[in-house]
Amino acid sequence: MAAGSLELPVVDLASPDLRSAAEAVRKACVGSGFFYVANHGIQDELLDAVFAESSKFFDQPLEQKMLLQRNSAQRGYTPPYAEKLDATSQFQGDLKEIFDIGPVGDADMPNDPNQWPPKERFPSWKDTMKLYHAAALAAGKRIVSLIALSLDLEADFFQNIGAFDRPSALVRLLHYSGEVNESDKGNYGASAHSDYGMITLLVTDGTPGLQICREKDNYPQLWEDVHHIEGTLIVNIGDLLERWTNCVFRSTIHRVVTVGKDRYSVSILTTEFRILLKGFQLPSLFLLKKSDGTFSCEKTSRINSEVALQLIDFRILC
Ligand SMILES: O=C(O)CCC(=O)C(=O)O
Ligand SMILES: [Fe+2]
Repeated sequence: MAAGSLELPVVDLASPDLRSAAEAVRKACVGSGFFYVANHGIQDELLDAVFAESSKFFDQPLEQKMLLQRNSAQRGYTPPYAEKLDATSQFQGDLKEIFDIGPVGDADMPNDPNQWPPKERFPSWKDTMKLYHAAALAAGKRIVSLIALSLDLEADFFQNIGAFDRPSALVRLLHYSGEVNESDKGNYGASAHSDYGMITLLVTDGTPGLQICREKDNYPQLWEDVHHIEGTLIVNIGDLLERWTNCVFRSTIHRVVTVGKDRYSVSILTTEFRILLKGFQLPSLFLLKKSDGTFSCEKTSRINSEVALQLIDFRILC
């Protein structure tokens, strides 16, 4: 159970040496599945504004927040205890409260499923979130290019196969209360889980709490603190990319422990950096290692027993 100390690589997005940066990404993705990104291009002022708007929203009484309760399109407010990321947790649910925001169009869309706090009291809320959504997505695309390079693919590989065509990445504002009831002793801000998308980009207010477990099948599990590094994003691999790479890249379980202090963070889950196969919520491509050592991409629709065998080989090879 004890938290160890972890050193994760810092990948510099402004590095002129993209090959070395990609190599660092590969090592991190094969190792812990987590790394930091510096020079990500998201302005400090924008991040400050996002955190200010976030705490202003969460500071409201519960009844006010519940007016924007998460809808069927998964946009809006989720109160404490409503989500339980670790189904085996003995508690009613996680302590965090959440606000989810999907892509925001340029014009005020008539069918925008997003929910917004009232303009009179939150005049700049929507514009701030809109700007952040775009900035985080732009950073995400650059990181995905590095990930492509790290797999010996062309930098624009994911773009060319259409992975960015409908990127409905979800910005998630999170608040972990500093006050924990006696009955919640041992409960988590966010219980153990892996993320389901391609990659997740995370910014925190610097308050500790995030931990990862690199070997989830080892008992007792070792949980290690992910330290805050000012000015960086924390990036982690999600289940989708783990599956695309046939488990070579790792979608590592993580959790947030309570530290007796309010904690705010913002994540963006790149859920739609994927190609959907006719309505199936399944990733539709896999990366295969060919006999000459290079990678190729296979659509699942073309997967037959021969390809499936190659997938198994790939897992063994790497
Ligand atoms: O708040 C954090 O540090 C982690 C959030 C997280 O794991 C998530 O949004 O999936
Ligand atoms: Fe997560």
